[in-house]
Amino acid sequence: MTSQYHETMAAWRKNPEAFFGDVAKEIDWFTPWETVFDPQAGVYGHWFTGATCNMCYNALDRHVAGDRADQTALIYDSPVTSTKKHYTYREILDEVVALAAVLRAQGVEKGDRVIIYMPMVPEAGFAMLACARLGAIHSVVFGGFAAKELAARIDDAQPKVIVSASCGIETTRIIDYKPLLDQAIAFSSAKPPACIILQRPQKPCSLVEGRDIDYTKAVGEARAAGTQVDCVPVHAPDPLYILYTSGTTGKPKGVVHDTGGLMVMLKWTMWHEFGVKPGEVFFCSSDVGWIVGHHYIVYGPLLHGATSILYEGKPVGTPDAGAYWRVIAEHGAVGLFTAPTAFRAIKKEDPEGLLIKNFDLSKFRNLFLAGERGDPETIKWAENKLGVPVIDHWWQTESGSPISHNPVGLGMLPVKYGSPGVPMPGYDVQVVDDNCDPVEAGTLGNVVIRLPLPPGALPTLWQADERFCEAYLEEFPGYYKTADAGIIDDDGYIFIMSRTDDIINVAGHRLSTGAMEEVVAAHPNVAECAVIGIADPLKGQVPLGLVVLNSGVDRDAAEVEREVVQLVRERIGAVAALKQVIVIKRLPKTRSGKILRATMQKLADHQEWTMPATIDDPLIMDEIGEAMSRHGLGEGAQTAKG
Ligand SMILES: CCC(=O)SCCNC(=O)CCNC(=O)[C@H](O)C(C)(C)COP(=O)(O)OP(=O)(O)OC[C@H]1O[C@@H](n2cnc3c(N)ncnc32)[C@H](O)[C@@H]1OP(=O)(O)O
Repeated sequence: MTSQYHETMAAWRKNPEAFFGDVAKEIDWFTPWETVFDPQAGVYGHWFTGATCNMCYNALDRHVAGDRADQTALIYDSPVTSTKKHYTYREILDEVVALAAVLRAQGVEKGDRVIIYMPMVPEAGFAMLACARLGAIHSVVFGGFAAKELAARIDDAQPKVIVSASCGIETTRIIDYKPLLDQAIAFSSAKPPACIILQRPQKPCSLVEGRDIDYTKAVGEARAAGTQVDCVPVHAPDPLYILYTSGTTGKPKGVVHDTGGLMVMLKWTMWHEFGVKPGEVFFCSSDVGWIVGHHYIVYGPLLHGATSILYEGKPVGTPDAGAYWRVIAEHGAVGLFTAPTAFRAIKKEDPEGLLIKNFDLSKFRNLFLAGERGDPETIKWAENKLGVPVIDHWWQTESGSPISHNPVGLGMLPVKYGSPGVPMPGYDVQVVDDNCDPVEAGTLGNVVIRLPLPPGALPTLWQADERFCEAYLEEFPGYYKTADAGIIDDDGYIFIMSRTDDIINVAGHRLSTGAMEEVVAAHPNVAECAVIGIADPLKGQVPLGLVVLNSGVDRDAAEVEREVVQLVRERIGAVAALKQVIVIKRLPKTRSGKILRATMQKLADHQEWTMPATIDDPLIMDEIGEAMSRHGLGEGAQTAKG
């Protein structure tokens, strides 16, 4: 099949408003838009101004009113609880209406915030849809975050209700969610009046009298009472949700996504980019707490009338490295969307891919990888073992949809290993130097996107227009700063090489080393510290902490190192994956006091490095090299190359 990519891009470039106005016909609107894009609205403009709509209506009601009421909408597959359950569109609608009634009884109305802090259970998706039905704004918080992180999100979002669960299950380990929730509420200054708690049989929890409501009981009662809750019309630019992502400080950024533009973009991507037809089964193995889970477990497949798989398990260990193949075969998935880390974990356990042969993958057409750079070795291994196209694509929590892709629905373009493909309609991607001047093809620079961003991308940060401008719009006037450095080649393929800020990518999780440093510095024995991202064969990158102790502290270094690791786990959560901390004598700095993080990272990663001319004392690099060697890092990298 020849690709329609170039024609599609030409149509978009010729008239972006006509292009997206046409795409928007796939959505049912309560009232039509007055303007496809209004550059005067919001910070840099709003899409589909004047239109009213509802996400839940488009994801559920219209399919039930049409011919999909009895089609399976969601398959919950949980090897960790030995549960498999199919939900039809009608069944989900019933559940969502009842849950919306429960939320409304707690005073949740249009524009109110609801935090969802849940493991990978269908109720997490139902809660998102129930909020959408009411026009309330949800904010899902990933379960791997600790109480302090949850508290920061509660304080920022000021939710009327929190929907949570008694526990989650990480392979074989039970994670008590409820004590974390209680602690977070104790830490936060905004006290939500009500919490709706799903009691899981694996470990029920105690409920706080007068605040906590049993999810199952309340939803059951609302259903028995037959309480009807109609979809509340919202304006297309009204926020559907807030999703917090790491900022360069400990305060996370509340990325807002609107309602109308997002529906338009997600519906379009399901076929044109992911090649999924309505009625087919799609498996996105991310967590609902990430944007990938929001969009390709919940909203995208349901908007499209497809069947989505919500998988509570891991690529390995539940029970083995054949877990994904079992899910694909059993439910007839046509596509899998996962992170390269998952494939590296599978490859490590089953290097020959022998387990793949145990399953009938005849319906499986494409593997999609995102969340971190897809390394060519992993991509080639997957191609070779699975015999299907392996499509790396690049996007961000902020963009909401793939910025670059190899659009299977439009027809595959040739693959270039190491590149996450070509820009998608709506994204005018450029590479510029630090003065915002375009660089030549093939030259490394700052990857930026010419404004406006397409429908579905963030219009701002939650109640923080100024922070939004400062973080994304000010450095390169007229462009959105992706904070990624990369190259565009002569054929228009994008290559993403690194971040330009202190964000690192650990197993597809975006983490701020600055935020980790704030926690490490809080240890009473630590005088100063640096956290850097170093290469890891499984997770892509992992954080490494380097700490200098207060003078006079003569404690066992290993003991302090263990305490610092534990502190980060307690304050940020297991997701931070900070497992190695090294006590050193001094941090290398420039004469103006800037810590030389990049030089230490190169040393740890055995890369060539140059002694910075401005370093205040070159001997410090020898000390660091020796300390790293003692911890099994950076051997042989102690001599400066230059
Ligand atoms: C394109 C736009 C974007 O980038 S959106 C972000 C996309 N990223 C993703 O979808 C994430 C992809 N990664 C994954 O799904 C996982 O990392 C995979 C590959 C499955 C590996 O999982 P796992 O073995 O648990 O490693 P990990 O590094 O994720 O976990 C670190 C520690 O955190 C824990 N954890 C994980 N999830 C939870 C959770 N929901 N609740 C509580 N704890 C959680 C893990 O158990 C692990 O703990 P520990 O350190 O082993 O004790």
